[in-house]
Amino acid sequence: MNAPTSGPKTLYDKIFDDHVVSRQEDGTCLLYIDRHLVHEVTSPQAFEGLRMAGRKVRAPSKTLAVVDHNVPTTDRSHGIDDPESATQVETLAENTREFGIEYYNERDIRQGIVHVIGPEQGFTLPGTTIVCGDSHTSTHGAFGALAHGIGTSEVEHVLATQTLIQKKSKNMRVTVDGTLPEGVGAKDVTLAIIGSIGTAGGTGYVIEYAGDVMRQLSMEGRMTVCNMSIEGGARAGMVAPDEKAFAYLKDRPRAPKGADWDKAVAYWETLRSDEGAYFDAEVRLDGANLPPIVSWGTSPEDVVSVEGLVPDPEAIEDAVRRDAKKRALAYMGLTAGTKISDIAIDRVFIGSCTNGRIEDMRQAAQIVAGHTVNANVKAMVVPGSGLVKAQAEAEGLDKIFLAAGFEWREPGCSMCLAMNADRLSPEERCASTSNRNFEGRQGFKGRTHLVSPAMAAAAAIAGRFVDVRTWPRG
Ligand SMILES: CC(C)[C@H](C(=O)O)[C@@H](O)C(=O)O
Ligand code: SF4
Repeated sequence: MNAPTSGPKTLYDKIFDDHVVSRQEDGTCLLYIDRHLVHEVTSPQAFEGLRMAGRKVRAPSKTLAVVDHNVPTTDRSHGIDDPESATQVETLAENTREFGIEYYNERDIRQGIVHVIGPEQGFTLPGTTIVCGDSHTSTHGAFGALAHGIGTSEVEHVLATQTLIQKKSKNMRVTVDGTLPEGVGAKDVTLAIIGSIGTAGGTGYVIEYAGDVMRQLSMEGRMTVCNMSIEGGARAGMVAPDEKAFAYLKDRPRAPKGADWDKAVAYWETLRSDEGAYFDAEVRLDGANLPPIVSWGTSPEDVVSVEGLVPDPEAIEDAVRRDAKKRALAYMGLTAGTKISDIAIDRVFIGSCTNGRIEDMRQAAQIVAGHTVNANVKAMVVPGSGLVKAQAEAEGLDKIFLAAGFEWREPGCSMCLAMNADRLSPEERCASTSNRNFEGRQGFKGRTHLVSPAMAAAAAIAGRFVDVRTWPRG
């Protein structure tokens, strides 16, 4: 299974095999890493390790650092008030200075969530291996890169050697056929996939997303889908790069230029699964019949149509599973049989590396325009990067949000996880465009419902979940 593949190859086989430096009998490989993204949470011990061993960073130009998890999303032009955040941020600043790595600090317009800035800068390229000490590194697979999260000791290994020890995963293809209905988007696709395969469904696999829907999706949409591959248990997710990927990357600061660009595109065009390539597992989904999706529980697989009801755990045969889902309902403060559209919400969060890009801002603004945030709801929009923020402001989207009563914040991970000042209070219920709804994820005892940007925007106005396919009628 781990020998270099002969005969037709999948996209994953091609990129993996192209990066093998050495291979052992048992299939363990040393993989060359083309791109390493670094943030403040998983890097301090790695840099400390290098320092203790007296080692340098092997390829500083292939490493890019940014601060995102801890930064406050309120004005920080005069520094960071919270001492803990300030220390985290200062540590990354010092480490990158000492080791000669490019770093986007909290005052840099290029700063943002690590998975938003990589593609934005053209640091993320097709056919590359990309790692980061962060599980949602799978996002970059939207460009036909082999991208996945690594642990802190691996961060140190990559910093020191630009290689990673890896065994090959199996190949899974998820094909999404048809054309999505108006109002249904990439977030609904990914939630539906996880709902169908389960959070362990992708364990041991790298997923290639294919089919008409994936072709039709914008790069932002493909990133949303690849981002959540990890929530389906997969090692990585990827989409074969096409004209859309090339157009997105052209003229980005770190993308190849001139003759190098032409050479790169010629190579990138070969990055697709060969006819007859073998997939260990195949999943198909009909995009044409997909409704807007809302999560009801504490796992991203706990999903249902906006037209549906909170499910009844008593109907589950397996006792362990039944108990887990009962606990989820209790945590969420929900009763089986409640209509999803009858669930009232307190907070709305539009942002994160899943849905903090310009297209997400546009989709939300389109719903919000001319409406007012419900009196019972506190809503915020947090652009995924300084450049997304600037673009949105150039288009007047900030004005739409502010006029409706949304807060318009500085870029960062924000309320996606409770590592900064943005968090839910106990029992507050949030419609969130992020990717995880685990217990306490957005704050102690906070209740998260995962939805698309359009659904989150509509929920902010209505104060409950509404079907965006019929908006503003709901
Ligand atoms: C803090 C970081 C290690 C973590 C991750 O790896 O995903 C975070 O980004 C998350 O989304 O939970
Ligand atoms: S936005 Fe959320 S999921 Fe993405 S990197 Fe930040 S904390 Fe992790």
